[in-house]
Amino acid sequence: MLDEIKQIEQNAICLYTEQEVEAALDDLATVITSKLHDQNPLVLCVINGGIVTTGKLLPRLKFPLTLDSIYASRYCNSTAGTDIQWLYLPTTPLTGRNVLIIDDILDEGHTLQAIAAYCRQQGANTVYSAVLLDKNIGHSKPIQADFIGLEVANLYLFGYGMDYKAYLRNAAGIYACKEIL
Ligand SMILES: O=P(O)(O)OC[C@H]1O[C@H](OP(=O)(O)OP(=O)(O)O)[C@H](O)[C@@H]1O
Ligand SMILES: Nc1nc2[nH]cnc2c(=O)[nH]1
Repeated sequence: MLDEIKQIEQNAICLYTEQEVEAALDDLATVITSKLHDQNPLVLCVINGGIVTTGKLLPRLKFPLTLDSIYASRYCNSTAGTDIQWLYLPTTPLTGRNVLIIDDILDEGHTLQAIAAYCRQQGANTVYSAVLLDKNIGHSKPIQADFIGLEVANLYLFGYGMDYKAYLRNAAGIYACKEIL
């Protein structure tokens, strides 16, 4: 397995360097702050992929907020999406809260759509979403994110929280797999 991971990493194409992603996170935080600074939001980190984006955004958001997580996985450490598995639900009551969902990537949009629907069903007052990346998939999505860091091409990506077969979430940059083994 580790040989395969090494090969993927060696052949990958860097789409955004660490420096470029950090600059995009600065901009994303500025836009989120201007919109939500007086909303006392409940931030929902979409684990696993959203952990890095959430962890890097939080210290940039210098206003009152609380944090919880939600684990809805559609890819389950593989490179193709199927049905959503609900693996962890927030323990914080969502009733009346202004929720900000944070995830790494909006791809087909099914995960974000399902999480936003869940939040509304739980009585959230408003539901916002922020993604580090919005993938250009060439057709419409069931949901748009309110806050977007960077646009990316329609390729399978890893880094900044995104995995290749559960590995490479720790890669410091946004990389596209040249081939999927
Ligand atoms: O827009 P979609 O096509 O629904 O895909 C986006 C979702 O896919 C990834 O999660 P994944 O299911 O791989 O789980 P993970 O967070 O554990 O990596 C990513 O973190 C998003 O949550
Ligand atoms: N790791 C990873 N997860 C995804 N989930 C949806 N699209 C992607 C992607 O390109 N890479």
